[in-house]
Amino acid sequence: MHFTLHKTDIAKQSSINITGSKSESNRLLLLQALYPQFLLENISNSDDSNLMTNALISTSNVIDIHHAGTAMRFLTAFFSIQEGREVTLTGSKRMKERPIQILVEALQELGADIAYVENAGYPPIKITGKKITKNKVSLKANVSSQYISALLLIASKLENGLQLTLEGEITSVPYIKMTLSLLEEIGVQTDFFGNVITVKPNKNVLEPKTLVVESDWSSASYYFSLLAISDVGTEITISSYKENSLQGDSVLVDIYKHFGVSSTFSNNQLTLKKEPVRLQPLKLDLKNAPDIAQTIAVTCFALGISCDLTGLHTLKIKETDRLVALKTEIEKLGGEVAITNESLHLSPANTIKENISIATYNDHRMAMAFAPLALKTSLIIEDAAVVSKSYPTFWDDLESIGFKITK
Ligand SMILES: O=C(O)C1=C[C@@H](OP(=O)(O)O)[C@@H](O)[C@H](O)C1
Ligand SMILES: C=C(OP(=O)(O)O)C(=O)O
Repeated sequence: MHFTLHKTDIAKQSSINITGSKSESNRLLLLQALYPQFLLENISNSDDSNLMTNALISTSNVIDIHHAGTAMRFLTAFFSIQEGREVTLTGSKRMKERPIQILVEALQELGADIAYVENAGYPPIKITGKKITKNKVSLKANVSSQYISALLLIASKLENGLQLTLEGEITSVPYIKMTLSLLEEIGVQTDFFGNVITVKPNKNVLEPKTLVVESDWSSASYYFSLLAISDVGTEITISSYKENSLQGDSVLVDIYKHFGVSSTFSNNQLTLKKEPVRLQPLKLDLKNAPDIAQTIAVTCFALGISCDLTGLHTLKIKETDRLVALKTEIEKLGGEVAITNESLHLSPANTIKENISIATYNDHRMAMAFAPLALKTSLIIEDAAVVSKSYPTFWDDLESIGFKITK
């Protein structure tokens, strides 16, 4: 369904409660399946986390994880060690184009039994669960950190733990650190030194614990963008957020200072406020925070400033080729964008075309990143329901702060 967002202002002061991080949730759901003594709070209500929850309790031998990248990668590792179980993991048309070979080869080297069902290197894959006793493997670290997190999540259940050697430049490092922090939090011993990560096998009973998921920082990015575009003095409070987050996208606090957005933490609430600012062009390497690239590019476009974003080499294999999608949609609105395989240059724009229909390419972040433009012009967001991949209540939340949406 296409939604029309009418040009609007947002409330001067408002508050929103955002659901738990999908990245933390999908890790903790898998860890809970391995260690049922842990209780989880503020789990994400995203499609991707619901798919993860259902896959972990499914008794079927074919599991479809639709568009959920982390679920696909993490479950590949999980089912590799479910002895005696045979599962085919499949997904959406796009999931069948998202590479998984680096993870499959690492697991096979450790002794796992995995076969490709259609195209070599891509889902669907058929996994026959086995006991894994080997504990040393190397893998390329510059394509997706999800392969590394997948291996780390099962590592403490392997007979001899795991020693991973990461080859090449390491991408999306904060996501690897998030995995290690969550393992430490439940009592698993880990070490990350240079390009080697070690996880000790768990020989003890881990203490039962309730783990509270922090809210999703990638979802918060759309409010940073709204505030950057809004009038000086506009304030929004979002919860529940911590100053010391496990999520790399919390770098938004520093990045959005550039646009005059200040951040104040108090009692797990984060208040964003638009301050006066002299706008400058932006240059940024986003290899540690790829999911906020779309948000930032659209903020810059709305503000009429140029940006040079680099470190975007993973964007081509996400829900869609996000570099091409950004260029196509910003150019429909009258902007000028140049892309390479790993970078995006946006020229300063002085007008934004009205009533343009933005295609979303099955990518939740395309829909959400372009929504803040409604502070500048009316626009249409195609297939607006895509947001449910990570943030199902996104449109309701925008309406609650003053958005006028024809559904
Ligand atoms: O581990 C995770 O939870 C994620 C890692 C990142 O992927 P890459 O490592 O493939 O960049 C990120 O883009 C994705 O949304 C979530
Ligand atoms: C890339 C993303 O998710 P995934 O890789 O888990 O599909 C995302 O949420 O932006």
